Amino acid sequence: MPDGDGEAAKLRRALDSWGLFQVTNHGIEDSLLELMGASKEFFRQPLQAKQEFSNLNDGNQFRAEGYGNDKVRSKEQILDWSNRIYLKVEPEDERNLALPKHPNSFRDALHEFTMGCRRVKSIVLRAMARISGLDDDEYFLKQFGDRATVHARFNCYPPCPRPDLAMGMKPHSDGTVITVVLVGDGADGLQVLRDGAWYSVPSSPHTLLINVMSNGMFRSPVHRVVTGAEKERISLAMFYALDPERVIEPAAGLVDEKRPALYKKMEARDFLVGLSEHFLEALDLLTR
Ligand SMILES: O=C(O)CCC(=O)C(=O)O
Ligand SMILES: [Fe+2]
Repeated sequence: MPDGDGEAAKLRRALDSWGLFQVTNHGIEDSLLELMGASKEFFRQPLQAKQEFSNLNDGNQFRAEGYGNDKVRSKEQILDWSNRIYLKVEPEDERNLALPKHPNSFRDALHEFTMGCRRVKSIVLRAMARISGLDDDEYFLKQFGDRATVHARFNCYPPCPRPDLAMGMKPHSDGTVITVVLVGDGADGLQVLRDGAWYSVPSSPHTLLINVMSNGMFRSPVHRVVTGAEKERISLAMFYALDPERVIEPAAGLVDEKRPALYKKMEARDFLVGLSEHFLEALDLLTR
């Protein structure tokens, strides 16, 4: 955990170069293992049992939460080679109590893990405020607002007979302030885009960072997951987003004559809509 000048410099380098870094000794190993075990057990069930928790109402109306793939928007859309569960975990009073009931441990394990992860996220965001030169260590944490949302996405990528033809998760950047990703059983596959080339991220518990309030100082890395022929891969991403009604803008402490504001003021909700609508066009430009 970043503490002291040497660690702060390392954090800064990691964020400037890759936009992500690994965290070890985070103190939530037990709940992490338990939750990984519970999600593995969920995915191992027959399709019919998993579909009881489908993200398609009446078999066709898409909703964000539940078991299933992304919304299908066109016939040409290429689907990801994965199964997933997507759940809102915070605000706690909006947590969906129809959570997978099998295995029994799922609900408690998710709760324990959410609590531990919240602590890790706060430590990282305080360190980021410090290395940004902001006067207030709590600056980023305060931006979340009272009804900040946290979603959990459990991804299960089955072995793929033709990894050259399918993508586990298409290139994207997360529209969150920070995402914490955990990968089970040393399964590689996550890659990050830098200067037009894809680099593999070694698999162990790690964290992806995204920041929209730092006036371009920290940037959300574009990443994807490739498939593997041999091994199933399970990961869990915790997405920390702002209260959707919160107005976001570059931090005043990071804007001056030399660094004019790079972003407009807007509601967090509008930022997310814009990101999902324009991301693929922007990526096309980046990777052309
Ligand atoms: O599976 C992974 O390692 C990454 C998942 C991811 O990027 C996501 O769920 O947004
Ligand atoms: Fe992601």
